[in-house]
Amino acid sequence: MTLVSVSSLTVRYSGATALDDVSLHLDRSEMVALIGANGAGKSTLVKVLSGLVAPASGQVTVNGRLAQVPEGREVFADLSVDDNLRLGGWRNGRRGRDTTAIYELLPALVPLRRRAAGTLSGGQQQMVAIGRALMGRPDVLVIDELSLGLAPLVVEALAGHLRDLHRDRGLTVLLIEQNARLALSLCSRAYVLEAGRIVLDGDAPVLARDERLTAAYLGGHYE
Ligand SMILES: Nc1ncnc2c1ncn2[C@@H]1O[C@H](COP(=O)(O)OP(=O)(O)OP(=O)(O)O)[C@@H](O)[C@H]1O
Repeated sequence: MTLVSVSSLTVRYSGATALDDVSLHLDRSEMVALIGANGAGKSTLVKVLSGLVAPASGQVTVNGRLAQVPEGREVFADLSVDDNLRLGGWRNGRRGRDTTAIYELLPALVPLRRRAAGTLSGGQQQMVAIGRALMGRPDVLVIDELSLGLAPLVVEALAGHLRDLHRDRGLTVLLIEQNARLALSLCSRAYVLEAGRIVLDGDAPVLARDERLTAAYLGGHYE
């Protein structure tokens, strides 16, 4: 079943075209990457999916609940980890489920639950942002730059958590990434966005050997 369908999407900001005739889809339980450099249009696509930016043309359909892990994480620095998670459970002014399930999914957060989120490391904050998004029981999780500003080992640990969530819970994920190596190792399929257009798409192992992608993003051959 297709959970997210984007068809011929064009977005303009006061005349400048940020997305140009973009089409992509995401089926249930898939983990798909959208790879692109700075300014390619990745965040614009996330904003359209979240309803924050209106398309100039094209169709966007989301079947189910979509939750976002925003670029830069945007945790509430003065609130505890627990309160940050709880905020993710509020919907239409109503409190959502308790946080127990999230601590089961992300046990590394348990010893941090009373800490102010602003005192956590970047990787820990990213885990809070993922947990907060999961509080709304999303059908689709959109992660805007999982690896941004994080050390490789921290990224590897977060990637492991996502792999587990995907494998054990069938979570559907759209991973927006500049780090093509990470995106292709985590996801089964990927789209490559350049200057607002999808220039490549396909199965991750095939893309990992595509010379256009390796030259532009991976600095040579991908292993
Ligand atoms: N509010 C805005 N007004 C005008 N132009 C914008 C606006 N937001 C983004 N743009 C432009 O649209 C293009 C796509 O931007 P977008 O933020 O979607 O790219 P991105 O791939 O997410 O980049 P990054 O990885 O740097 O966050 C860029 O040329 C950007 O300058």
